[in-house]
Amino acid sequence: MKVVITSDHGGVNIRKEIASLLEDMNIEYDDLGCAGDCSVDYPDYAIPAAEKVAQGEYDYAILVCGTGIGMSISANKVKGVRCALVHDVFSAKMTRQHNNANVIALGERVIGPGLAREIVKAFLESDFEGGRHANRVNKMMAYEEN
Ligand SMILES: O=C(CO)[C@H](O)[C@H](O)[C@H](O)COP(=O)(O)O
Repeated sequence: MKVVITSDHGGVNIRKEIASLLEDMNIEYDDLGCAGDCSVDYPDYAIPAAEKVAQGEYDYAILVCGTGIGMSISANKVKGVRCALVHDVFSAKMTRQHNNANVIALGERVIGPGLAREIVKAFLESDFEGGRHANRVNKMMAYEEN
């Protein structure tokens, strides 16, 4: 499994926490920044990371900003990306199992580092269930083709 992580200035601390979690889990990852020493624009970070997932360079992207909202809206503009804004462990599992999400967004001004770690762990350890959920995901992806 290969993961890419990124954040704007509002998500640097949680991004660093996620990097440490991925190291603990022995998961290969790349960190696309930002440096965190100045104000940046979340689309400049969300879109390149989401494109790398859509192109198959990474299996998953984890995006962090102040609320996770700007990152998730930006990532969902990229064809092939299913990004979920997640702030609880149950939703993190469900968005893999039911939505086959390949990107999640978190908000550092919404949750703390401990919960962020649990959310990312749950997301990465859950699998898509297929079946009836595949029909629904396929309908979303077919719409995107039009
Ligand atoms: O996209 C967001 C809000 O929906 C993120 O929380 C950003 O990190 C936030 O807008 C950045 O705000 P700032 O006042 O420029 O730090």
